[in-house]
Amino acid sequence: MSITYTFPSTDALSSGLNDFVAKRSSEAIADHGAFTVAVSGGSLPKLLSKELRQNPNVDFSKWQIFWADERCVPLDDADSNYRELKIQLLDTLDSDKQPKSYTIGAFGKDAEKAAVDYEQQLKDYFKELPAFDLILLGMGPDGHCCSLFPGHPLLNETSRWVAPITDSPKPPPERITLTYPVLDNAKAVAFVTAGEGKQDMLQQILEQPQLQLPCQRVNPKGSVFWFVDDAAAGKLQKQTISKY
Ligand SMILES: O=C(O)[C@H](O)[C@@H](O)[C@H](O)[C@H](O)COP(=O)(O)O
Repeated sequence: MSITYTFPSTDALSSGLNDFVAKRSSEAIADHGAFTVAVSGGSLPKLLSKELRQNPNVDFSKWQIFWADERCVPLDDADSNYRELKIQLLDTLDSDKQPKSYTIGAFGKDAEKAAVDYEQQLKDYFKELPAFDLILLGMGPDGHCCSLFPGHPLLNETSRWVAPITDSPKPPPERITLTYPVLDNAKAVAFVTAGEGKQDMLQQILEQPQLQLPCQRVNPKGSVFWFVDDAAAGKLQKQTISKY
């Protein structure tokens, strides 16, 4: 069961997401002293950070930031998801408020080594199958999430927590990605998508479950939320959407 919240603009979406993430963060920190979150790339870091970075009620120093996927490029490369979140969020926080953010290490373009290294970082922190407090995902125009693409063998990966991909249809081709065992063990997953260009795919994802697209195959133990703007929600039936 998923809940879809629509917002009149991307600014309103960022505001709603700020409120939602801040609440999940406070609850997690109160419960176990940390907020573990996995972040996607693309438009998500900017939509996530626009208001959140100024939220005085968020204790970022208790955040453990991992990646839903990352491109196998240097950390200062324009394609790096880490670099994007660093610009949008990390660099805007005071030095005493810095979260712990994990990176894919020094393996650059070696996707297999980067996947092994990153999975070890997850094991070192979680000790067992990760149960993220929140995983933040985008929705690709083909219905992909993380770097899990339609028809790709990685959709059937059930043992590795992190897998390499070297033929991503979305450039760059070399990436690492969380797999469904981790996504489905999350306490909550929130998809964030905006723009008229996503209308058709969002309608398919939310109202045509038989398609079994990658976004539809994310079935966490916890809840699935969709944060979308009205432009992306243009083809959804009224009963599909809720007001935040
Ligand atoms: O590293 C990546 O490329 C992302 O994690 C990817 O899964 C992204 O979330 C979708 O492609 C949606 O991207 P947009 O929101 O920019 O359309």
